[in-house]
Amino acid sequence: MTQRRARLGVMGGTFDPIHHGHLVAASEVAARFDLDEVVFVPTGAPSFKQDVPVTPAEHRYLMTVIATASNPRFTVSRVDIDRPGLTYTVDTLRDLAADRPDADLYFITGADAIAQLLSWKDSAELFERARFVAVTRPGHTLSVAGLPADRVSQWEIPALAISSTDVRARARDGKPVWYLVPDGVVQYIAKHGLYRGSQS
Ligand SMILES: Nc1ncnc2c1ncn2[C@@H]1O[C@H](COP(=O)(O)OP(=O)(O)OP(=O)(O)O)[C@@H](O)[C@H]1O
Ligand SMILES: O=C(O)c1ccc[n+]([C@@H]2O[C@H](COP(=O)([O-])O)[C@@H](O)[C@H]2O)c1
Repeated sequence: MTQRRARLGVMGGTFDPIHHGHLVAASEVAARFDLDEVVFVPTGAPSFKQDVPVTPAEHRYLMTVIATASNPRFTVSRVDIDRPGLTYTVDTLRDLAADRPDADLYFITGADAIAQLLSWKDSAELFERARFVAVTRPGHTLSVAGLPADRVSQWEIPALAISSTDVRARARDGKPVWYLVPDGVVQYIAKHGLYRGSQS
């Protein structure tokens, strides 16, 4: 009997901060595609956010660890935050493939990101290295025109109209962020005074 190859979900994001929209997306895709594990990969220096302030990577990494700790199938990788220079997904997938040659990779991303996939660095290599799963995101229409149909899937998830931008704005304005992000992340934000002076 041939053994089924491991299936590794890859959830890349700035996670500034991680919120329940990210966690629901990962959980739903894991169930639909029978993934053995989902690795969350906080970006180091996002190439497309060079003109906006991003919280230091260690804070974003630790919040991601706290948010995923209770799920035995969720893990967190430092590959993007430990690699010098700008973060590109092709490097993420190369590093993860070297670490996990036994696994097929499923990159999980939102409807807003999928529309831009062809403009990502080395996009042809991206489709060789991973399948892409585009999850619906409130307010964004899925546009998969021009993408390889055998490597890109869509999956509808329960709409959670949460964004990191909104969480940062609420924290800055002294509004509650309970239940938008995991409890431990609420406490981490308060303990470290994150987003107080943010421009969101
Ligand atoms: N509520 C949500 N539902 C589904 N997918 C989401 C949701 N929020 C974010 N995503 C997806 O998760 C991935 C990582 O998102 P990211 O860390 O940039 O969070 P964000 O909420 O989009 O942040 P920001 O508001 O700062 O741009 C992206 O592909 C994004 O589309
Ligand atoms: O590789 C690229 O060129 C590229 C361009 C834009 C976004 N990405 C990746 O898409 C993921 C989601 O990005 P974001 O901005 O929604 O947090 C994250 O893992 C980024 O590294 C990657």
